[in-house]
Amino acid sequence: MDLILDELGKCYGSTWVLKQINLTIGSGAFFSLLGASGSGKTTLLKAIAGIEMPDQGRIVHGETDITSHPMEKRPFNTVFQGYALFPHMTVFDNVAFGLRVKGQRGGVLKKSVTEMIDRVGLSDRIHAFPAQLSGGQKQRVAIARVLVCEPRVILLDEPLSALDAVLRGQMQRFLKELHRDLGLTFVFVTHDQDEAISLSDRICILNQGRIEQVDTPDALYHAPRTTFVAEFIGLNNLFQMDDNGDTEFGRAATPHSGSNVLTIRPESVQVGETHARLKSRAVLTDRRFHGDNTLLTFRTATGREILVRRPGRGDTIELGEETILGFPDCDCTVIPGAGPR
Ligand SMILES: Nc1ncnc2c1ncn2[C@@H]1O[C@H](COP(=O)(O)OP(=O)(O)OP(=O)(O)O)[C@@H](O)[C@H]1O
Repeated sequence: MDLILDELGKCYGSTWVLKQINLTIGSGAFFSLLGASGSGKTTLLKAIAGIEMPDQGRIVHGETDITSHPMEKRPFNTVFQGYALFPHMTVFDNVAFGLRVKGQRGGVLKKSVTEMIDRVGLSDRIHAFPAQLSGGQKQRVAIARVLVCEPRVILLDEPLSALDAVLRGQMQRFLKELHRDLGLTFVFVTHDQDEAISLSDRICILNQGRIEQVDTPDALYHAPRTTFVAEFIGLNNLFQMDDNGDTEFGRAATPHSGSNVLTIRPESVQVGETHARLKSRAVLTDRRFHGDNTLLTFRTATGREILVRRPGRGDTIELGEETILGFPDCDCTVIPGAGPR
């Protein structure tokens, strides 16, 4: 059952924080809402959950319009940013809470709860209290507590933001496995683009309450449709083109007319020898070593910065040295109608 958001809008006071949101979240997808702080991700998740009512538009699940359904009538469950565990209850009781509210008792309850605790790998901590658990373990309890209620859709609001990098990586793998095993729809809010790219089937990029693009991670990276997306996902170089397809580095091969923007990723820029027709002389001004790659910053005579990523330690070029940079046509992407920057 797909989840469809149709012309959804939300306003606080006189400010529309969600504008004309049209989205289809496919059944069983790992779908992420990605955007900067304040872009409306949490508000959108709350609208889906039924915690906030939209001021415009409809939410449809399968064939059912659920726009006016209260939270408890929606087949969704939310994992919030903090863990929101009950501190005076054990792992077992925290996970059992939702089922007890629904009236489940006895052996059936015990079986569901112990199975779910086992699934999240916490069987040996079943009698522990939240204060006796690590951050990652608490997050697993929070997820188990939601999953045990068998929602059709699980809503996750920055569930990993409190965890350190190592634990975060482990929990990302855990979430991905869980998603694969359960076949549920995951709607995942994050402001971390690496996390969204590596976990999601599809990503919706929000910017000031509007959708910029909804696509696969690959398409967002290789075929951004707006300059915002081109700059938001990964590092990029953007060059203005005029009506004739001319850039400051030569004429681009583009079938588009009008004022466009040409983009090329740092890893696609050629250094030194090049047969590209778009090229420029530039001086190396900065070098950042990242272990498996090196990010080089060049500056052209007109003062434009160009980012270049090279594998390993990068080229032997010295800071202050001049070279030639090439921008091969086949690696350039045109964003039509982007207008002057
Ligand atoms: N209850 C509220 N009353 C008034 N304005 C609100 C309320 N909740 C959110 N906002 C505003 O709505 C906008 C979107 O907020 P939201 O929390 O959805 O953004 P976000 O993308 O989730 O941000 P973050 O990543 O910082 O959590 C912000 O400008 C915020 O200040």
